[in-house]
Amino acid sequence: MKLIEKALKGIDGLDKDSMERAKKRLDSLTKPKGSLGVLEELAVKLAGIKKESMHEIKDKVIIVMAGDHGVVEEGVSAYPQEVTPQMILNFLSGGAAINVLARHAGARIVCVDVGSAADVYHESLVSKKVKRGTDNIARGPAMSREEAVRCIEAGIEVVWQEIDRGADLIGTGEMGIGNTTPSSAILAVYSERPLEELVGRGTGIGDDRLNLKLRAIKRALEINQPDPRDPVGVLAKVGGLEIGAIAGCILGAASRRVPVVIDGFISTAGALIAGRIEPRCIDYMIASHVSQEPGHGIMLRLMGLEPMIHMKMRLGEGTGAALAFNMVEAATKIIREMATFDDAGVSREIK
Ligand SMILES: O=C(O)c1ccc[n+]([C@@H]2O[C@H](COP(=O)([O-])O)[C@@H](O)[C@H]2O)c1
Ligand SMILES: Cc1cc2nc[nH]c2cc1C
Repeated sequence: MKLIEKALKGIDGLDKDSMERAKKRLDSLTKPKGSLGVLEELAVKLAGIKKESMHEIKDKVIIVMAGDHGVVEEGVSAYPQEVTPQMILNFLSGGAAINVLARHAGARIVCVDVGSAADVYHESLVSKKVKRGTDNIARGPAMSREEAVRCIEAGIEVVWQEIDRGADLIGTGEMGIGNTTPSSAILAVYSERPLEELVGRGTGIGDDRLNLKLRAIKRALEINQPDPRDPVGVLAKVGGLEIGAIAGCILGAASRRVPVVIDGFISTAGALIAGRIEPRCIDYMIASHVSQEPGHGIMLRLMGLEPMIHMKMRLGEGTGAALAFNMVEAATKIIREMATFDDAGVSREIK
């Protein structure tokens, strides 16, 4: 059986009994009912994912998927393409923002080359190269359907390997100069809103490049005619290699009942594809932050996800996910470590 089919077969709904038990336990703890807000919602969701109301997180991992984009030749980014391999090496030597925030969260990082245009060598780099960057979506499809499937399968393979090594909380991350362009194109396939509301300044482009970016996306949609009912086709036509791998990572995590914290705009484009392939995987997603990219909030709402953090960030790499790890872990500690009214001899609510 193909890896993708195997993953899809493994995705089941949340466990309602464990969620009920978690709710009961939270209501027995020394606090007014519901007073820890989203922390309590998280604890209940995690119980449903793990089929266990009091589980502990032991091994947090950020998976950074890297890929390049042929559409950069349209002038859509503020930075040159060589930044992608340069940043991969920066991740591997520990100097990028994600390294700092992952260390801060006590998480490890796995960096995967799914499609950088350049050859990158490092002993710690996971090489799953499907293609040396996508083709220019303003002129034709990003990749073939077969390549799109391979990206998704690369994501499944990597996340399953990490789960086998002990990972019990996954965060998505990415690096790819130009990747806000395919992310906006994917969003445009699924949103009725005008393109101007779905396209932002990415790495910080000015008005001239923003116009080139809008034109490139318009052309990409006209030429490729992506069909929203065919998410793998959408990925192949207007997507990205790392975006497909993120989708695979999410499907793979859901199939093993491991929660996956979604980072920013590009990660959420991957999540959108995953959620269209198998809607049940949305239950396994935790939205970390809302990016400054104007389309990000729209994307999250399309999946009914609410971000926890509003920090005006727009870096990607998994930085928002790493920050949110702290909150996810806090939720598991609340339910495990707080005293109950009975334990602490605290009087209950007046009936
Ligand atoms: O995650 C986000 O919300 C986000 C928003 C804007 C930019 N980025 C990062 O910036 C790069 C893409 O920006 P651009 O302008 O080259 O399309 C890519 O490496 C992303 O990781 C990330
Ligand atoms: C330096 C740099 C770091 C990044 N990290 C994610 N996207 C990025 C884009 C640039 C330009």
